[in-house]
Amino acid sequence: MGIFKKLGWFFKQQKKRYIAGILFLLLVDLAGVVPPRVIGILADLMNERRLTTRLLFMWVGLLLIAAIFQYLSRYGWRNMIWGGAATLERELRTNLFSHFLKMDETFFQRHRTGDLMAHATNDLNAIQNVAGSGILTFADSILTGGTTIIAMIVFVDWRLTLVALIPMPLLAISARILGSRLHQAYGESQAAFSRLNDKTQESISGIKVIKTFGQAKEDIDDFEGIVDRTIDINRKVYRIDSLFGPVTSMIIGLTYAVTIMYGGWLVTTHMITLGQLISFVSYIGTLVWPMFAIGRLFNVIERGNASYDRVYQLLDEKSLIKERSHATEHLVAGDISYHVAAFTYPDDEEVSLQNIDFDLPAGGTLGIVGRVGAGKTTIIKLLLRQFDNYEGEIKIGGKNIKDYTLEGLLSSIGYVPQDNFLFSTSIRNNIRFAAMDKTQDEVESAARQSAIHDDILNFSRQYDTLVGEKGVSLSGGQKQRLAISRALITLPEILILDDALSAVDAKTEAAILTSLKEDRSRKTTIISSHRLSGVMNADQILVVDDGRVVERGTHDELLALNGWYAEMWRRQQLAAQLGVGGAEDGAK
Ligand SMILES: Nc1ncnc2c1ncn2[C@@H]1O[C@H](COP(=O)(O)OP(=O)(O)OP(=O)(O)O)[C@@H](O)[C@H]1O
Repeated sequence: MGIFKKLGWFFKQQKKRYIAGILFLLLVDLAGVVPPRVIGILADLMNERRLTTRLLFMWVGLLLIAAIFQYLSRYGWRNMIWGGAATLERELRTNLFSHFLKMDETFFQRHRTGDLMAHATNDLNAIQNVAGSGILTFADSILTGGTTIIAMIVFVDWRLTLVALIPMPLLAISARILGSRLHQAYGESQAAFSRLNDKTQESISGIKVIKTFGQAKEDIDDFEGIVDRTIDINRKVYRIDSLFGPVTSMIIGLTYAVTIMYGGWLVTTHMITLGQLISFVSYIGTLVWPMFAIGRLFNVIERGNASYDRVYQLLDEKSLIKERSHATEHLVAGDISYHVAAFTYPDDEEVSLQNIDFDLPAGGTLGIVGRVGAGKTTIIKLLLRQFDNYEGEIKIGGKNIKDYTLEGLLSSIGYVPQDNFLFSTSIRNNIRFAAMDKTQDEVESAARQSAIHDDILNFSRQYDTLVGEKGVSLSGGQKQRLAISRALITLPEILILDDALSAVDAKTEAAILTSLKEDRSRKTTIISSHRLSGVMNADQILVVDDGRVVERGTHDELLALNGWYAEMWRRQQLAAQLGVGGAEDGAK
């Protein structure tokens, strides 16, 4: 029953709704004791040959009224209790989803996507079941059980009631034993479902790679193995679950047997009438539901409890990024002062960044270059506050970035990552993803700046063209340019292109960079790139190696330095002249 306590905050919040629901349930149950009694009375009247047409109509009329009353009250409780469950589901789903959005990168490294999906679907359903069928079963088994037992005592005989109830504790005991076994099996089933989810997601995402490498059969075998194991575990759940029915039926059968024997004796000794025995047997029929319900209740509660603990374990996880209480919302200017003495990734031992220092005035452009794994993206991640655990200070607009709200900081930065993601919606909505109120003119202007407008006009539905699984397939370069327009449309104070032009040809890259220079003259830009032509016009270029700045200066200064940059520039120029697309490889 711990889950009811855990959900106490919700029941308190929805007190009126649940009280009304339970009152309606009570009305249903009160109306429910009428038919068995009426049938008993009619049986006695028939037995004694006293049944007149008037009496028949009167009793049948009462049956009809009881039925209408039950119908209306049922409508009432369903509305109240299921409505409450839906509210809980909505609240938990929203909490969980906004929690996911707040969490940092390490959270998503710790939890697999399949697990998170299982929590957001199965676990929330199991908790919602507690607030719906759990509460219903709990209240109804007490109310139906209580009203029926009272009716048995008042309308029939207290001794017969007592005897008929003897097998009841057996039910509670069996429900308890089966319930705890089910709890354990259900935990295993959840874990198996998560593994299946992970595997499905991985196989679908990697389907092209799987096919290209001819690994389809191996993947299907692997998938089938996981499906078989999941089915085995679920069979175990169903085996235990399906024991509830037969056990309950056996106990009910026992109750009938005891009733007929002892009740028959009471009738023959004239302690009760035949009609009363008929009513009694009918009341036992009414008790069947609460008996089953208790079995089901344990089931729902065990599942809900396990799911609640799992979901709250997730919700209790704190993001490494903490907002300060006095954090300001708005960023006024895009000048950056970046001084990081050292940064190590959480759970990592090696220092990833050391002594990274630069000052970039608003309107300036910074280029970051270096070999693969040098630390370019890591420098950017700290600027985006994906990690806070570094030694040093990063300021934007003269203020420590930790003194802005995350939302305030990030909404002023347009970030285009290496691997961008497009949503399954129209090109227009993908571009104005962060600002749905932008007009068609603004969308087009962003698309022109990133040199994708003409490509879009070539699609049959132009800006209405769908992208993603159900839409057109875009080339890598088109995807990158679309992602750049998405960042540009918000007119960010700071634009960060993290190797975001790698799939775009040199000529288009030059066109984009020129238009950025013209249109964003007073705004700050950071470009990380393998292709040095992408940063050659920057006001300042950092060459990073092994997490440190090894060279710095303008393009001309770096060429004069004759170090890594100059060597790489010569190689990339040569490759370009030879028409080899190996510029990127050269940098590696
Ligand atoms: N989440 C992480 N946890 C631990 N180490 C990480 C994490 N992300 C990156 N690293 C490590 O930090 C170092 C720098 O990586 P980073 O992605 O910043 O390099 P990069 O210069 O951007 O490389 P690329 O050109 O391939 O994008 C690498 O050694 C990488 O393995």
